[in-house]
Amino acid sequence: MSSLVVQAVGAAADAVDRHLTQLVQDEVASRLFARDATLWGEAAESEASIRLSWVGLARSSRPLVGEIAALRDQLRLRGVSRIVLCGMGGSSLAPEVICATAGVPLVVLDSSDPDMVRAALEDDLSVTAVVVSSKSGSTLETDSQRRAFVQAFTDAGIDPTERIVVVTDPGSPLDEQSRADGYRVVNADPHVGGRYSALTAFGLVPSGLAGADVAQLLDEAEEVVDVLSDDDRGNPGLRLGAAMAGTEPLRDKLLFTDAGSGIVGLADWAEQLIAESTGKEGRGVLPVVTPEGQEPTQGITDPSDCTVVVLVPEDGDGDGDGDDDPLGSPDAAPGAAGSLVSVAGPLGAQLLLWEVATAVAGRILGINPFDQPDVESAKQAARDIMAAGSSTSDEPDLVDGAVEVRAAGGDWLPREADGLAAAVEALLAQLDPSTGYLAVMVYLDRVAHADLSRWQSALVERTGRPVTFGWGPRFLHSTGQYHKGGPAQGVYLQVTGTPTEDLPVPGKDFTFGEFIAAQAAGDAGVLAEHGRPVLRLHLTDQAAGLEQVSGAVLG
Ligand SMILES: O=P(O)(O)OC[C@H]1O[C@](O)(CO)[C@@H](O)[C@@H]1O
Repeated sequence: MSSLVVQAVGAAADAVDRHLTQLVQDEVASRLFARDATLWGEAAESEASIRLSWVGLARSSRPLVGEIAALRDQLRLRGVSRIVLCGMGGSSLAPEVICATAGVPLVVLDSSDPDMVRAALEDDLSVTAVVVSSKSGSTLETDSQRRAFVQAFTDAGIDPTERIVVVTDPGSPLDEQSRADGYRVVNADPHVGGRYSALTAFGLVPSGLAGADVAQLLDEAEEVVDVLSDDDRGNPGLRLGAAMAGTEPLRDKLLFTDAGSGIVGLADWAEQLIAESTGKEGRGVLPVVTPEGQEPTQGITDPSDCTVVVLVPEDGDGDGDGDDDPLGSPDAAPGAAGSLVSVAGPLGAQLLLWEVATAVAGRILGINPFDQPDVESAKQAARDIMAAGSSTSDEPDLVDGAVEVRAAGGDWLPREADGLAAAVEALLAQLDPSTGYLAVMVYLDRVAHADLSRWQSALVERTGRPVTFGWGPRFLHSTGQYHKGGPAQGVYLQVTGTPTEDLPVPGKDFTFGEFIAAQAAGDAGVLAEHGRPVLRLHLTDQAAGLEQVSGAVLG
């Protein structure tokens, strides 16, 4: 019996019934594992033909296990006990969940916020090793973080080539430069896209160096290859993909909640996989990560566009007797949303399961799950802003205390709006009551300001609609694609701040503060070009401004 259990109820169960026969008849599962690039139509074929090696990683990644163990021993002999990972999106989200679940410490630096970068640099460098991960080898955040660490090690009298390990695709600019400079480089499988790379060197190297058992992870994945590649109605990957994308009418918000799965942060990893894979051409499903302790539909007035995704323990209620209902209750109802799917299984198995389900969802939605066409537009806008040398030169629509208020994406801010509270109110009034969602996008130090995520539930209560909470620039590599490429349903609340103390990017003519400001302005610009309402709140004094914004948000 498979360690994976996927159960659907209500509209999600109807979706499974509706699509399973066809998926089995079309031999989608076996063709996927045979790397058939024609599964997503002609337009997707060329990209898919170079992106399907993830189906075989449970076996092909085995040689990495020994290599990682040897490297770990070497670093330990040099006194290393702290691992920092520099990388964005697919290059950091999997190690984050793997290490958190294994209970081993890993510092994930996926930000260009100067305060957050400085905090990572200032901790004990004498015991630190850094993994710099970038598939393309050209992601500006990762390159800037790498430069900062090279400089910091050098300043501390530590040879950076002894402490920095690079993970990248063969032949990337980072690969070539790092080898030339004498760094240790581990190449990843180039035929796997970033968000499908959990079981490549991107997921395994930082996790293994931090102390997670990566061999077990591969074992768990390998154990479910047979069931996931089987053209059978019981295939959990087909069932989950159908539940995610096959509801009619499409319930395009997936409200993730964890009911004691024991896997820490899986939804944050799945969020990128699903949002970046499906949110394009005006279609897609939006993952919404429910804050801990909150019911997923609580506060949502009309959840008829939502499916609840419950991550449950392998054993249902976790009491170890092996015979529980995985939905957590013997007579599990579909929940307030009328559509629910529950998922159980060990982490390694679930990584592969969600990848299969997302690929299946892509086929059902009729999109290419392997590209991210709208991410580049925000990157380009940020580059243009930096080249022009300024990011927030546009005049604010109004200033309220320590908060500059700018409205973009239409003429929705009334002229009589005289303060922050009125501007927030005006933005929220743009939400469609039955299909809309609010995205909160905070470009601040996500460790120091972790408590701001409480805004999410307050805003659900206030608006009656699903709310996503993303830290910039991290979310740009995740839900960022969906916000720009998915259905035009979102309204956006962006928060930026003047850094307490800026930090130069070594060897570049810009600072981290200028960089993150350009990223925020670039993303807002692209959203506005798509006609989406964006309220930009810039804190000229972070502490005072945050107090004001909290007041306006919490009402
Ligand atoms: O590993 P890279 O090439 O630095 O990219 C990081 C992330 O940026 C994206 O390419 C685009 O956001 C993601 O798909 C990817 O995971």
